[in-house]
Amino acid sequence: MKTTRLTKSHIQKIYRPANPKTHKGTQGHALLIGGSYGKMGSITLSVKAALHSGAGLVTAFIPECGYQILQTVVPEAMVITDMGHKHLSNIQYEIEPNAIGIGPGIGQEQGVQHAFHEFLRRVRKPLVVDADGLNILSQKKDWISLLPKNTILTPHPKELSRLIGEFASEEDSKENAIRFARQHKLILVLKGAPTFITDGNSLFQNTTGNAALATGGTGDVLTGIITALLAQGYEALDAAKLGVYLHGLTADLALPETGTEYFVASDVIRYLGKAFLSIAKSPPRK
Ligand SMILES: NC(=O)C1=CN([C@@H]2O[C@H](COP(=O)(O)OP(=O)(O)OC[C@H]3O[C@@H](n4cnc5c(N)ncnc54)[C@H](OP(=O)(O)O)[C@@H]3O)[C@@H](O)[C@H]2O)[C@@H](O)CC1
Ligand SMILES: Nc1ncnc2c1ncn2[C@@H]1O[C@H](COP(=O)(O)OP(=O)(O)O)[C@@H](O)[C@H]1O
Ligand SMILES: [Mg+2]
Repeated sequence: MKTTRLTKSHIQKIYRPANPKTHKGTQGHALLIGGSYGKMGSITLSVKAALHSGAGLVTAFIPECGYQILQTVVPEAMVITDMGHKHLSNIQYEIEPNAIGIGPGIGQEQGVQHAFHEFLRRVRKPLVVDADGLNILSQKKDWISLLPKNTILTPHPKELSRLIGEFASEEDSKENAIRFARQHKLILVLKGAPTFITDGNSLFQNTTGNAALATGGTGDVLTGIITALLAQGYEALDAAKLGVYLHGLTADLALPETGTEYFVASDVIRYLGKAFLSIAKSPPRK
């Protein structure tokens, strides 16, 4: 399949600057579901990234033990807690988000698997599935058919091999991932260096990013960015392309200032503003 490189001009055709008359109610409501005892950092990073990617409202759905952490670290986010103390057990909420991201830090316990299954049976919104959400799907392959059309999956190479199996070469793995996306009508973000994106009919290669991103939590940040873009109304394939490009661009912009070693996942969020500004064709309108 022909590979299209995601250049700046390709991305600039996708990016839509905010309308000056917009308000938080029209900027999209992103719901991020994740976390567990000892892994609240993952979903906290996703939530923070969604807020810094233009979502008007962001809600976190987390296990009870994360309540104070989230409300303290990210006061801009709203929080709904699960009845489960250390892990998710029953994903129920009254809000109507425009997009949902699920998976960072949730673990794969029996109770979490059950809650995830019930969630998938009901969900009808634009969706991103990452991390342990992908690992659970790898164990329960028949749940893949419950994913809404154009759901975005964001596996790293190990998560991908759990999902579609091991192959002799990266090329074979990519070909099979493309087939998987086509068969299940999903968008796959094949994270790596570089990251590829496919909807099963076309394949895109990202052109941003560097080794500074090889640090825990940068994938959790990507989930928050893409979910926020979906919540703002970007089509799934466009949200994946724009999110992956901006995510990599933060590391490219940071590199001369931070170097590789110093850079952590929070720095992706810190440089998101500069990344958005550098793809804008003109300064933000008043
Ligand atoms: N602060 C927090 O709360 C954080 C919480 N987190 C949460 O932890 C949970 C587990 O997620 P996880 O990704 O750490 O574990 P897992 O799926 O076993 O994969 C690890 C193995 O995969 C491989 N591998 C990865 N990338 C690769 C690459 N580019 N290229 C090649 N191989 C690659 C590599 O395997 P190896 O090469 O060592 O065999 C590596 O050892 C999940 O819920 C997540 O959200 C994290 O987000 C961190 C911050
Ligand atoms: N050497 C690298 N060059 C470019 N991007 C990288 C490199 N290493 C990691 N990344 C990116 O960092 C992110 C890591 O995601 P992931 O493995 O899910 O991290 P975590 O689960 O710790 O949040 C992916 O977007 C991946 O493409
Ligand atoms: Mg990850």
